[in-house]
Amino acid sequence: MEKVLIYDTTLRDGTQGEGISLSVEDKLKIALRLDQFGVHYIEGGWPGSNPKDMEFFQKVKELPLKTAKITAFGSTRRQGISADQDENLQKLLESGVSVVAIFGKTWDFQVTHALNSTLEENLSMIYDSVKFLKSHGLEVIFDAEHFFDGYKANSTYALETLKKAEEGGADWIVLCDTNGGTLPHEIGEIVAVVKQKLTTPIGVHCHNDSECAVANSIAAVREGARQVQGTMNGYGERCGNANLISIIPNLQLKLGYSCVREEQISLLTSLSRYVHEIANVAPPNNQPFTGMSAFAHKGGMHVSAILKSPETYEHMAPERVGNQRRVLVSELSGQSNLLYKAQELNMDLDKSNPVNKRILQKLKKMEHEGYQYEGAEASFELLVREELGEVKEFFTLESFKILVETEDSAVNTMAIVKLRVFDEVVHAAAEGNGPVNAFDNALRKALESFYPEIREMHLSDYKVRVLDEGGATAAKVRVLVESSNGKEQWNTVGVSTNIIEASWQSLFDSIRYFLLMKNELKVNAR
Ligand SMILES: CC(=O)SCCNC(=O)CCNC(=O)[C@H](O)C(C)(C)COP(=O)(O)OP(=O)(O)OC[C@H]1O[C@@H](n2cnc3c(N)ncnc32)[C@H](O)[C@@H]1OP(=O)(O)O
Ligand SMILES: CC(=O)C(=O)O
Repeated sequence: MEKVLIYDTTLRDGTQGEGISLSVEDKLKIALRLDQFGVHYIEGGWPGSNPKDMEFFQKVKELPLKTAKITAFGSTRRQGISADQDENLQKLLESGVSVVAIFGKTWDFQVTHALNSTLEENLSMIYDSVKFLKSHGLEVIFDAEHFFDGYKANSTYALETLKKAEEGGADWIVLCDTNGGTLPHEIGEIVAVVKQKLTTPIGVHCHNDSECAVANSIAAVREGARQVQGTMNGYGERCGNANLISIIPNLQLKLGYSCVREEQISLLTSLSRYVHEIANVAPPNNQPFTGMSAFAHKGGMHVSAILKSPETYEHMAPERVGNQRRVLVSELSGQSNLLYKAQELNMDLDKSNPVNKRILQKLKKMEHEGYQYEGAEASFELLVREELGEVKEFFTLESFKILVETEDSAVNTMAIVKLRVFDEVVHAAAEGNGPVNAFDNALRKALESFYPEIREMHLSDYKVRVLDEGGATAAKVRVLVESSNGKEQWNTVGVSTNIIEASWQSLFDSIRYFLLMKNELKVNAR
């Protein structure tokens, strides 16, 4: 298996993405996980840019890293001065790393219009900077900024810049699609030419402005690049960098290159989600390979087929990247979705059961009214168990009243509920910091003496979605409630034109789901 080295720049180029900001502690945590995963290089930041990055380089020395080389980033020397006078290059030395990456201009237009320099001086800047860093015993990676655009504009000059880096002693020359506008066939053609001209190993660094960064990185590897730079989850400037979370399984599992140890690939999903968590980014469900929906099947036809053979609608087995197959239930479901779910829930349903049709009809009718069960699996389970006659009546709501009043500048809320439990009528009143909270508190108060276990559960999330926005304040709303008992979580749904009524439905489902599971069945996480 041919080796392709993985160079992660989440901690540098990733943080150039809008909304991504990592503390030193965050960076250290991510570096540790990247090392455990087996990436070869971790670009920690730009020491000449800010004190935080310099602090990272001091602290990272204390981490017990096993695989990765920590790399510091910077630019070629400023024009008109010698390399040893350049503050940025000095900071690279001060960072104490053994590998540095410096970027230099390779596009003539950038030299004249961004650097305001001459083509000759830029060549010297590249040569002098690489040579200077090499003379200090460092491994030097030359990031050829804007290389593909530069090559298209003036291939002779662009190649000359690479030659200067090679003459200076660069260990790697990394071709960058800085503006992210190049397409895969162009990348392939250009890398093939460069490969003929250089003896230095080549890498690639792509941005995602044309949504081609992953494809471009793969195209470069196929033409001989042996280092791929990218970021976790594709974070990065503008539209992001090449997403290593997609590149690694494509290269290793589909094209037979070796990027990380074989057994590490199944850690990909947990790594991706860990980095999202630290970066405080909600993981996109549709993220290839590692997203929640990457192997989620919704259409009835698809589910029918994957039950026969998963390859019918999966490009690979989800377990290979540490993800899992999911089946969703919705108005697009057929019997197969239902049977799959029933099996997951340990329910005794088979294809010949006439109740299946009734359940599906009810599901589709409810979804037509605005309910959505793919995010409310506890409500779905109740719907099925009700049709199977497995849900007993724990309590019924006779009436409720919500009072909201203002006193001075404070808004006070109280809920009064009347429930029937085992033929007893119970009244309870409770305050809350809003109508739903007060309602929830009153319900618990009324039920506690009958079902003391209810103290174990609490509301952990509450979401409202307006279904027909044209209806303005009279619109139908869908309420999704997430509940937890500290160990498990479950989700329920309610729909009404009245937000309190929709909230009641989802609270009602939440409580009776908990009681049902607690009393009759084992609690399952949903
Ligand atoms: C493609 C990339 O992603 S490269 C990485 C980009 N990342 C960043 O810029 C984040 C970190 N940057 C910083 O903290 C700051 O920009 C610093 C500290 C590096 C520099 O700050 P300043 O000295 O105030 O300069 P400023 O950012 O305004 O401008 C950059 C200067 O570098 C010069 N420059 C740009 N590229 C290069 C290069 N490859 N080699 C040498 N000089 C360069 C520019 O011409 C400009 O010089 P000028 O002011 O004489 O026109
Ligand atoms: C070096 C770099 O980050 C780029 O060219 O995009």
